[in-house]
This record gives sequence, C-alpha cells and structure tokens, in this order.
Amino acid sequence: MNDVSRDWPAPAKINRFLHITGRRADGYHTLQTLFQFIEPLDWLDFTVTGDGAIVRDGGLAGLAPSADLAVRAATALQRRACVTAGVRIHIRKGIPAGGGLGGGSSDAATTLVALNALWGCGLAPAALEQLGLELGADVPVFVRGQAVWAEGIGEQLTPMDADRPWLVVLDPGVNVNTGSVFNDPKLTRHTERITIPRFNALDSRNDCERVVRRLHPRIATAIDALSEFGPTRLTGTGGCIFAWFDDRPSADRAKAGIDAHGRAWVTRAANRSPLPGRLEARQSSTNGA
Ligand SMILES: C[C@@](CO)(OP(=O)(O)O)[C@H](O)COP(=O)(O)OP(=O)(O)OC[C@H]1O[C@@H](n2ccc(N)nc2=O)[C@H](O)[C@@H]1O
Ligand SMILES: Nc1ncnc2c1ncn2[C@@H]1O[C@H](COP(=O)(O)OP(=O)(O)O)[C@@H](O)[C@H]1O
Repeated sequence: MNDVSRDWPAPAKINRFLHITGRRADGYHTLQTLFQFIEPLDWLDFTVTGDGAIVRDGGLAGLAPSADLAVRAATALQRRACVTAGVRIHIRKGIPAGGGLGGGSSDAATTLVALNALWGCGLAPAALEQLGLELGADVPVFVRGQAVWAEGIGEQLTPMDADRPWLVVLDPGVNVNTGSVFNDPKLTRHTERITIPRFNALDSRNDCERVVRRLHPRIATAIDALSEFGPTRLTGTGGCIFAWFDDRPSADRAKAGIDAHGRAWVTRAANRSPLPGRLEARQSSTNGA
C-alpha cells in the first residue's frame, strides 16, 4: 500500500485592485495588482506511486485530467527534476472555477510545493516559482504563499503586509473569458504606474471592470447592488466581485442584502496562505519520524 499525504490546502485569491500599465511585444499586458488570500479552499491529497503515471481523481466536473492545472504542474515538475515516481492526486474543489479566484492556479501551486517535498526534488522556492510561471501568471504568488504586490505579468513580486478587511464575496455565476477581456479594443491599457507607498484602495480600480460590465450586464448589476453597501471591486477578470468592510457585522449585513444576485459569502483577507504551514507540518513530522 502507498501512503497518502492528505489535506494540502489551496486557497482562493482576490486582486484588491488591478491596473493595466502597458502591453508587451508578445501581446501580454503588464499589470500592477495586490494579491491577498481568501476562503474557500480546495484540498488536495497525494499518493506517491512507483510507476511514473500522474493520475487525478475528483477535481472540477467536466475537466479532463490532462487539462487540469494540478496534473500539468505535476508533469512539469516530474520533467524538470527527472523524477521516475508517479502520483495519484485527489482534488476536492471548494473554489468556484473561472471566477477570478485563481483556483486552478492555486491547485497547480499546491501540487508543486507538495510534490517537491514528497518526491524529494529539492527545488529551491525561486525555481518552483519560475516553473509555476510557465503554467500561469498567478501560480508564483500561490507558491510563495504570501500577500504580494505584483508587477510585470505577475512575475515581479514584492511581499506586502496589507490591511485585512472583512469581505463579502459574490459569485454572480458568470464565467468570464480572460482573453476576451484583455483583447477588447476598449480596454484601458495605459494607467500610470503607482508606487506601493502611494497605494490607496479607495483611489484604485480594476481596469478590466469597464469591459466586463459591457460584456456581462449581470455582473454590472451585481457591482451596482453591492456598491450600495461598501466599496466594490472585480477580482481578476471576474466574474466574482467583493466589497470590503472594517468589521464583520457590516459584512454580514451586506451579505444578507445581496443574496439575490448570486452566491455570497463573508470572509477576511489574509496575508498568509495556509500552504507554507502545511509544508512545515510535513517537514517536522518527517524529521520527527
Ligand atoms: C489577470 C489575472 C489576475 O489575477 O486574471 P484572473 O485569471 O485571475 O481572472 C491573471 O493574471 C491572468 O493570468 P493567466 O491566468 O495566466 O491568464 P490566462 O487565462 O492564461 O490568459 C488568457 C489570455 O489573456 C491575455 N492576457 C492574460 C494575462 C495578461 N497579463 N495579459 C494578457 O493579455 C492573453 O491573451 C492570454 O492568452
Ligand atoms: N484544478 C483546476 N481547478 C479549476 N480550474 C482549472 C483547473 N485546472 C484547469 N482549470 C481551468 O482553468 C480555468 C480558470 O480557472 P480558475 O483558475 O479557477 O479561475 P480564474 O483564472 O478565473 O481565476 C477553468 O475554467 C478551467 O478550465
């Protein structure tokens, strides 16, 4: 029997703001954004096997294992570190998919961090982040597990200890295609760069919002409704949105008032992901064994 290493967490993220500052020669847009972590989480279990195969069960309904970012992450690490072992990955999804909450990227990052330890690859954190970037722009943030100010397309990361407001997150149930937003001719592409000390959440925006509002009127209606309770932003390219508050009762009141627009929940922005703690727990149990 192979041992199962259970309950590796993969949190969701929000973009507290998102400014688009330019476009690179390859068409990708350069951004400034502040990432923090939120609930809900996905949970992953890993069973190392001897046959070299990478197998997934559970996960997002309708998503082929070969397209799953967790499987793609395991395959990339296996190649990079010349690993001969395989793995069975079991994923319990808690994060709504395609909503700008980064669930696929987070599953990829958790897979990289967990398998780097379980397969004994010994890649340094910077090498794991680099490998993650090849899978998606948000993967390095989740590998690091620390709130960051991100620039470039998400590869220039500055750790941040940002304020930790209470949030109401609303999923209007609209799947937004990231490419369709970034390729829209009306997208704001040249917002002036700001410095971290000049950042003020209330003065910032999500530059994707105007395009997303036009493409998805349901999201526009939801933003307008949530804005009645507190300052509201889109996360990533949406469709999820969030409003922030100084205290939990205010967030609870907003949640009660917004339920008609989709599935809403109350959570608190975090500057630390639970992933590094899970890795440390694994390392101390191995050292103690
Ligand atoms: C903008 C963010 C913020 O978190 O949005 P969400 O995915 O969370 O909504 C991410 O960085 C998204 O990064 P990533 O997840 O790698 O983007 P993809 O879905 O692969 O991008 C789809 C397409 O959008 C365009 N694209 C994406 C990211 C970027 N910085 N510039 C772009 O122009 C490219 O045409 C790309 O082919
Ligand atoms: N493990 C995974 N979990 C969720 N989505 C995944 C996963 N692997 C690949 N995907 C694909 O990535 C897309 C974007 O999902 P996700 O990362 O959750 O959201 P977003 O990029 O909007 O923040 C999904 O629609 C799905 O096709």
